[in-house]
Amino acid sequence: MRLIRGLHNLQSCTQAEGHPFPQGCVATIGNFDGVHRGHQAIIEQVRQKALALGVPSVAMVFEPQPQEFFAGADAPPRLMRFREKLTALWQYGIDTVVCLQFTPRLRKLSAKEFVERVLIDGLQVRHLVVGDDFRFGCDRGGDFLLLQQQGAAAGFSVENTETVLIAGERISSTRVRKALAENRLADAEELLGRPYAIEGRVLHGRELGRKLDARTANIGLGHKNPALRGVYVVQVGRAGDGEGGGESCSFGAANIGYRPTVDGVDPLLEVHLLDFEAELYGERLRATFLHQLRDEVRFDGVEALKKQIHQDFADARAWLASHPPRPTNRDR
Ligand SMILES: Cc1cc2nc3c(=O)[nH]c(=O)nc-3n(C[C@H](O)[C@H](O)[C@H](O)COP(=O)(O)O)c2cc1C
Ligand SMILES: Nc1ncnc2c1ncn2[C@@H]1O[C@H](COP(=O)(O)OP(=O)(O)O)[C@@H](O)[C@H]1O
Repeated sequence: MRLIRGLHNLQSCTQAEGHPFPQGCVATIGNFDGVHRGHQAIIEQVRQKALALGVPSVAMVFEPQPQEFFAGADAPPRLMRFREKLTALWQYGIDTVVCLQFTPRLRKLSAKEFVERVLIDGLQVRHLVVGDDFRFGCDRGGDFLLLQQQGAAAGFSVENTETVLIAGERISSTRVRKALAENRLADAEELLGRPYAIEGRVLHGRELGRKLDARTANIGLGHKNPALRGVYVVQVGRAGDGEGGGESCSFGAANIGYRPTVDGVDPLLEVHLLDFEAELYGERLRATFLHQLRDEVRFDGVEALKKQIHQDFADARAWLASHPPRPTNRDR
């Protein structure tokens, strides 16, 4: 499991310690936001081919995601931050993630230059798995046919990705975003192949939680528009412990949004763990969204907010009592 950041690191590897893929690699390129079941099928294609050729399986991703580069704040919400994506790609069978910074310079590479510099010199690719609608290079000038032509000349093959359908429709990150925005958690879970979860480090907040008798572990969302909003029952575990948190799992009530009552500015995920009291600052937690209790609202003052939050805790307990926890991946 390896991360290589930047083309220069592939190239400097070439001179200093030898190329990271001396026998070449099998690669795929994409955003992989969510690492949903469609992505998982592609990863499996890459993994199988890499096994057959005895070379590493590689996923090339970009940061920021090209949509974020072009649309800025108007880009659709991200389903996962880079670190979560990395872990998921590794978990599903990718050996090496190559992350290129999406800069104006990269954007200006022509399709032909992209193939030569990135795929051939950079990755030394032997087999490439991409969708037949894949476009790349300056002004999206390169397509599947060009890849096949340049591949034939340079000695790599190109394969179309599998299309995974649910209810007759292709699985996509957009579809997952829509399901989450509409609070259709079960649909999102079906598309993702696991329940939706957010991981992050517990940050210090304004310490209002203790005044409300509702301490909340604050997980920053990096100024990003969250994919879902509201008050939820969550399963909480230490990040990296497996789905839902494995052994260290417990349950809580969480708010994800902008905290209008206390004039919050940046979006936050705030998790109150039921039947728990200890410091969590600096820990990496994963909150898995189980059920929406209500929308986030602006209250007339802190007392009304406090009353509702304690009602939320009672509602979360009642929901949990009637929905016994399902086995986590680890138990399966
Ligand atoms: C279960 C739960 C529900 C919440 N619902 C709302 C809400 O509807 N509106 C709101 O403005 N803030 C809501 N909050 C966020 C509180 O405003 C926030 O937790 C409180 O201000 C503490 O902030 P601190 O972590 O900076 O101390 C909720 C928090 C929790 C844990
Ligand atoms: N049951 C609990 N749920 C969440 N956090 C808790 C709990 N008990 C103690 N904590 C600790 O309290 C902190 C939150 O306290 P809070 O007063 O809301 O301050 P802050 O504004 O810094 O988040 C958490 O980060 C964690 O370290």
